[in-house]
Amino acid sequence: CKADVEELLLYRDLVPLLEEALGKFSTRDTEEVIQSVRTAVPLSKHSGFMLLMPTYMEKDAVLCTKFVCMYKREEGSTLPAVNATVVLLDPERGNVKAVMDGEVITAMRTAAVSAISSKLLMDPGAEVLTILGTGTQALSHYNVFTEMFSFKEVRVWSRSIERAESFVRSLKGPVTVSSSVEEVVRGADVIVTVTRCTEPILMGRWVKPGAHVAAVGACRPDRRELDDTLMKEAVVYVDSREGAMAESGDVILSGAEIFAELGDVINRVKPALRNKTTVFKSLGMGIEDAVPAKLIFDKWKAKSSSL
Ligand SMILES: NC(=O)C1=CN([C@@H]2O[C@H](COP(=O)(O)OP(=O)(O)OC[C@H]3O[C@@H](n4cnc5c(N)ncnc54)[C@H](O)[C@@H]3O)[C@@H](O)[C@H]2O)C=CC1
Ligand SMILES: O=C([O-])C1=[NH+]CCC1
Repeated sequence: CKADVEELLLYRDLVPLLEEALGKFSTRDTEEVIQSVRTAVPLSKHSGFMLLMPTYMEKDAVLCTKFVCMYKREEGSTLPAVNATVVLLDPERGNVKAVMDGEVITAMRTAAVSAISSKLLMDPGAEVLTILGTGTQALSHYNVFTEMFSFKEVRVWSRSIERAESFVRSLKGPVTVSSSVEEVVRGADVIVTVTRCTEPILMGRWVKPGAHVAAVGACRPDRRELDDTLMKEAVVYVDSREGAMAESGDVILSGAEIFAELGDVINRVKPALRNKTTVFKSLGMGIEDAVPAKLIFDKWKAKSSSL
């Protein structure tokens, strides 16, 4: 259940394992990772869609799939935008070993991957972090970024200043809020976009040269968070080239060139151009769920056998 996942999944364990897995994925060695572009099932009647994300890691003996549904929520709805379930199987026999709540896994692994992109691509002297959005992903990104890095200033944007203020009250440290995107992104060294918007909200002309943008929302081919100027002027990194070409509106509709996968940087086959403006376009991948699922299962088993 959600509480077990929250207890067992820690960023300090998850981040190094995800970094290793992203590197394995980018080798395209099928003995390391088999993970095709996920299946998307549109649920037009309900303004939503379901994604199926199977993954097999032969050498790590991990067989896993996630089902995740994304729904458009009415303003003020308390229902989560993301409903996810992770199923871990025994690769020897194909039987189900565990069914896990996927909400916390999705929130934490997505934020952890954005933090890895920032570790690799931001200016090492980065001082100002801006988060656009105040939902589930905004919180997990705030948590891992403040755990891993020492920003001097954190800024948060929401369309509604009341929502931004209420979000900030739930956080530990000092945070500046605004309902102007331009105001919060001007001068920021790292910008995280975690919204459900469908049109660009982040304009390249506001972004400081050399900044790093972790773009997490807009995960369908017709959705955008970033404008063409930013997509074309920045060096674009992705989690998966095939995934980005199939699913990212920011990549497809801008015609921007993909420079590398994060795994290519981890494997040192492509450089981390920290002095340039960089965008990491995140879409989410099955391995990012398979890794925490195995970690949680192994910890849960160890805990149960010690009782
Ligand atoms: N890249 C990845 O691996 C993943 C990406 N996502 C995406 O991240 C985004 C955020 O997900 P959650 O935090 O779970 O959602 P959420 O519903 O908890 O938060 C969404 C935020 O976007 C804001 N928002 C909604 N419509 C907007 C609009 N038209 N313009 C500007 N802001 C708007 C909301 O006020 C809220 O602050 C979604 O687009 C989701 O699809 C989610 C999970 C994984
Ligand atoms: O990877 C993921 O779980 C998701 N990506 C977009 C919505 C959910």
